[in-house]
Amino acid sequence: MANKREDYISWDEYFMGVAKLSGLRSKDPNTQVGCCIVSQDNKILSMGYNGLPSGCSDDEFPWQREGEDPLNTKYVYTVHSELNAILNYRGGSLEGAKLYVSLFPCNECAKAIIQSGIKEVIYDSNKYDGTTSVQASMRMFDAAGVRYHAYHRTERTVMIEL
Ligand SMILES: O=c1ccn([C@H]2C[C@H](O)[C@@H](COP(=O)(O)O)O2)c(=O)[nH]1
Ligand SMILES: [Zn+2]
Repeated sequence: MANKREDYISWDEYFMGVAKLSGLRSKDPNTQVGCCIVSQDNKILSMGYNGLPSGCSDDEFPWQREGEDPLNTKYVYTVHSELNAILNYRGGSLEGAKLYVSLFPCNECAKAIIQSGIKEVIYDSNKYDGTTSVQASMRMFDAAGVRYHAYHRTERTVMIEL
């Protein structure tokens, strides 16, 4: 009898891969963020990526990062991937769930993550580490008992990099 295949991907590689795949739907020219929310028994509950609210056309709203007038930048309009994943969830409670995300959550997403009952965050990039937003996220996560850690890349992970 043949033995089982050994080079299957880990749960973390699987869920971070799903999160990153979701991020490929993002229209943001600079930063594509993808998110996947998973139950404690490893069932995918929801996914999301950073984008405009329904009804707001990707071709009629700004994608610029800079502008004299904030209304001419993307920041005031984009729904963050974590909030989209939380809002996309049509089930009951997200209590005790874990959230995989390609970029460390901003302070606004940290609030939504905490209030939804999510208890663990696994993130890939933390390119804004040290900013006020990320410091605030970490302070709130620590106070609220939400655990967070970086996704552990391996040489194989790079091979399946999306
Ligand atoms: O927690 C977060 C923080 C940011 N995002 C999204 C929002 C924007 O579309 C980009 C950030 O753009 P930059 O050009 O890197 O400033 O990422 C998110 O989804 N979740
Ligand atoms: Zn955010």
